[in-house]
Parts: sequence; structure tokens; C-alpha cells
Amino acid sequence: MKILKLRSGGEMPIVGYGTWTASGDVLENALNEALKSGYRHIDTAYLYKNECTIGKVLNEWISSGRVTRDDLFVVTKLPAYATRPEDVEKYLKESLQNLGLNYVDMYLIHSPFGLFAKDQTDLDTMVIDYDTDHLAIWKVMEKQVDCGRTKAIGLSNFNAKQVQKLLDYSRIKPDNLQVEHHIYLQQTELVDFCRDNGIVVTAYSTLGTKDGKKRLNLNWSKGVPEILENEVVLRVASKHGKTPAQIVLRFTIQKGVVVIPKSTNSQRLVENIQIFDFELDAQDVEDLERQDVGDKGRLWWFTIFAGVKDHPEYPFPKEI
Ligand SMILES: NC(=O)C1=CN([C@@H]2O[C@H](COP(=O)(O)OP(=O)(O)OC[C@H]3O[C@@H](n4cnc5c(N)ncnc54)[C@H](OP(=O)(O)O)[C@@H]3O)[C@@H](O)[C@H]2O)C=CC1
Ligand SMILES: O=C1CO[C@H](CO)[C@@H](O)[C@@H]1O
Repeated sequence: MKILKLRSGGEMPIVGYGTWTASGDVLENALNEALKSGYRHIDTAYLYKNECTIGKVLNEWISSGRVTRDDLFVVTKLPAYATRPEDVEKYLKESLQNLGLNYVDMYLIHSPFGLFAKDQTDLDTMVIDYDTDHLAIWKVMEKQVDCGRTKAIGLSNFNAKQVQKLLDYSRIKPDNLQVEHHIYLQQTELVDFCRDNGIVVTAYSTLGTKDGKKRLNLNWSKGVPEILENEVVLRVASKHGKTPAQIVLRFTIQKGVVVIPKSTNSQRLVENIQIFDFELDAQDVEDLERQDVGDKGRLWWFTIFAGVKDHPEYPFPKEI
């Protein structure tokens, strides 16, 4: 497994295990399979309501001596409805309690816009908090590193301007930016910007988030086929004798971007980590790069949260 060095000294495996939409026994079994297959980087979030299950499995692996805590790289996130300085410590402590861990390896601000939640289990009850203050929140994020609750801190769904502001004013720089990234939304400028500033990029929804799309009714504004049915992906897959998922994941890690595919299927999760025994050539890369349609390829506009486009820290173009 290739490991990326973080500015703060940590080591982030370039393939992680995504867990959004997974829970209960299905997640418990799948995470056991994932750990057996070599996954050591696990991506979760307070919002996913699955930290307890993940913590149970990880602690079984640690206490049985199959892994040490040091072998693992655990990422969790401050929820959008807690994007306020006074909530950071409280929610990180709760995540640690859920996970049964003393620290996480990476704590991310899940989204640049803050919300208030009447009912945390119901996205429809979220309303905009217009007073989101990134610098004030970041100061408390830094304190979490000082206290040892997290080894590193980072961001998710922030745009380059928002990241730059934190780079300019922070004591501890963001180590990681997690964003939507796949063949239709390749985010070349943002990825280059992060590379130039020592920030590791993590790609989410790289396979096209099939179950997520269904759950939240997400859609591309440009009529494009499902990522795993794209004809260039299929052609490159057959050329290398690999699956479409392996091709798009390989394409992403060849660019030095971390992937965190989600699968609760024991065959598919193994397939998703077996991407180190082949290489895409310059022609494959060029053909796949041509699939980029920029913001028309974005699935995640976060309009699941009513009025979010009016938030002063809304990170994406309001019109495309
Ligand atoms: N920071 C943020 O705002 C966000 C972060 N994330 C993180 O990123 C992770 C990955 O993104 P996610 O949106 O879940 O979507 P993915 O792009 O990882 O796609 C997951 C879907 O692909 C299917 N799948 C997985 N492997 C294969 C395969 N080899 N062949 C065919 N189908 C496959 C899964 O089904 P099955 O399980 O049946 O295999 C599931 O339906 C999340 O789980 C979460 O941890 C995601 C969204 C937003
Ligand atoms: O990571 C994510 C997955 O799902 C959430 C909604 O249910 C999103 O808000 C989010 O960013």
C-alpha cells in the first residue's frame, strides 16, 4: 500500500475504506473483511451515525493483536450542524467515545457552511447558521491537536479561497482536503493548489456513489452515463483486464489523490484495494482526463440543506 506523508508527520494510506450509508451488522461484517484485505485507513463522520460499529470492530482487532492502534488511520468529521467554535471539542469528544479511541488520525471540518439542526436524524430540519467563522473554528481545531485528541486536522468541501484563508492565518496548517472527485469532476486546479501548499487531497464519490445518489436523489446536470458504465472506462478496463472500479480508482491514485471507495460487498471491497499491480499509460490517462466536465459533473451541491446556496460560506458556484 502506498502511504502519503502528511506535513504534520502522519502517514495516510492512499486507499481508505469509505463508510457513508453503511451501518449495523452489514458494516460490521464488511469492515472485518476490509481489515482482512489490508485496509487500514477508515473514513467516517459523526453524521454517518456508524462510529460505534466501526469502533467496536477496530477495538476487537486491536485487543486481539491483529493490528496495533499505530497501524490504523482513522478519519472522522465535525458535522455541519456543529460548525461553531463552541461545538468542536464537544463533538470530537463524542466521536472518540463512539469510536472507543483516545485519538483520531485526522479530524475534518465536514463542510464550510454551518447549520442548526432541530433533529439531527432529519436533514429536512437543518437551517442555515449565517455566522460561520472559519478562523474561530480553526483555533479550536488546533487546540484538539495540542490536546492529543487528533493527530492532524483538515477540511472537507472547502474551495481554494477558503483553504487559502486558513493557510494564511493558521498556526497548524490543514493537512488534508476531502472533496468530490471523479472522472466527471477532476478538480485539477484545486488538486494542484493543494499539492503546491502541502495538502493531501482525498477524493470522495469516485465510483459515482450509486447508493448515495439513490438515497439523496443526486444527479449530474450534464447527461453523462454512470461512471462505471462510461465507455472510455470500460475500454481501458478491458485493455488491462481490470474492472471499471479498479480503473477509476487507479486513475485517481496515479495523480497522488487518496481514494476512499465504499463497499459493503466482500468481493467488491477487495477489488477496490487491488489496484497496485498495474499502471495506466499516458494514452489511458489522457482519454480519462477528457471525461472531465467540470462543475456540470458535480453531484454534491448540498441543496439537501434548504437555503444552503445563500450561506456566506457556500463553496461552489451558485449557477452553472
Ligand atoms: N466529505 C463528504 O462530504 C463526503 C464524504 N464521503 C466519503 O467518501 C466515501 C465514498 O463515497 P461514496 O459517496 O460512498 O461513493 P462511492 O463512489 O465510493 O460509491 C459507492 C457505491 O459504489 C458501489 N461499489 C463499490 N465498489 C464497487 C465496485 N468495485 N464495482 C461496482 N460498484 C461498486 C457501492 O455498492 P456496494 O456497497 O454494494 O458495493 C456503492 O453503491 C463515503 O463512503 C464517505 O466515507 C462521501 C460523500 C461526501
Ligand atoms: O459526507 C456526506 C454524506 O452524506 C451527508 C448527507 O447525508 C452529506 O452531507 C455529507 O457531506
